[in-house]
Amino acid sequence: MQQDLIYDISNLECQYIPGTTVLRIPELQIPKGKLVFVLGVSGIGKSTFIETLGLMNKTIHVTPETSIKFNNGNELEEIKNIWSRDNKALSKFRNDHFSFIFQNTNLMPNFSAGENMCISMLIEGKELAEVKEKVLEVMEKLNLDPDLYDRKIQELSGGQRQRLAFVRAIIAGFNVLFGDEPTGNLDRDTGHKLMRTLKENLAEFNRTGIIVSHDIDLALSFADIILLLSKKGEGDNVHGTFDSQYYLIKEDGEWKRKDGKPLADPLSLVSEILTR
Ligand SMILES: Nc1ncnc2c1ncn2[C@@H]1O[C@H](COP(=O)(O)OP(=O)(O)OP(=O)(O)O)[C@@H](O)[C@H]1O
Repeated sequence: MQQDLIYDISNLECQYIPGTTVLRIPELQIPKGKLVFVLGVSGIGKSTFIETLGLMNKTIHVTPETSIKFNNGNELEEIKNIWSRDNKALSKFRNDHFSFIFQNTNLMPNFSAGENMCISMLIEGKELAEVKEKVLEVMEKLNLDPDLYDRKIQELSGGQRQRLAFVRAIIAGFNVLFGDEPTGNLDRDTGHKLMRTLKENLAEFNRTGIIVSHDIDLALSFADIILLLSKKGEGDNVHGTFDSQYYLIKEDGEWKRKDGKPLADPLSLVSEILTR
């Protein structure tokens, strides 16, 4: 049976400076409901990739040949058409479909943790008691003391802030959650707890997670799909690219390539790409 796609991408070419391509992806399909990790060396274009898919960064230009189709309900909709909407419509589209977690948590320092986590849901018209209950439930899963709910953000550690940013992202309604190094400030055990909580959430609502990370152990432990970005070109023409041989899928606990060939040693392959 054909899998539902959340993204169907062809001829993606991203540029910050016109004529200078930093990322080129000839073809890529991302199925719905999976946890996808994007790995690659520093500067290869991982953030550019998720910022393009999440309509986050207006300084990224895509070439006219680029096609990114997003599954909006039952229809695949061309993302470029959404970019051309006014800012209000664009924000609404983002809020309706996407959730984001960055290493820089974007929490408001003078507000309490609770206010930070609940505000967007309250603006959407949800009841405080209902939102607070959800927040406390996720906080417990991440070993966050419920007393932190009333604490000011500036009184919290980096790791506590990162977990709270995750709580805020996950309690929102979304189709795709994008994370840029979402476990960067956390110890291994807490990072794993966060990923387990995310996976449960994605499975419950058939949502998709797209996570940029340098953490191979985390990716091999939790991802359903790993996309390895690699380098192409010489001199001024160096850019990140994606080749379908570096599309890795975990099925029944075993890593395979996209064509179904088993991958005996995924760790070596990923490590090799990340040291090239
Ligand atoms: N605003 C910008 N203007 C011009 N070039 C940019 C801009 N932002 C990023 N780049 C360039 O685009 C390329 C890809 O950057 P990107 O941040 O996507 O890489 P990354 O893989 O996420 O890196 P890292 O792992 O270090 O965060 C890099 O060569 C970077 O220098």
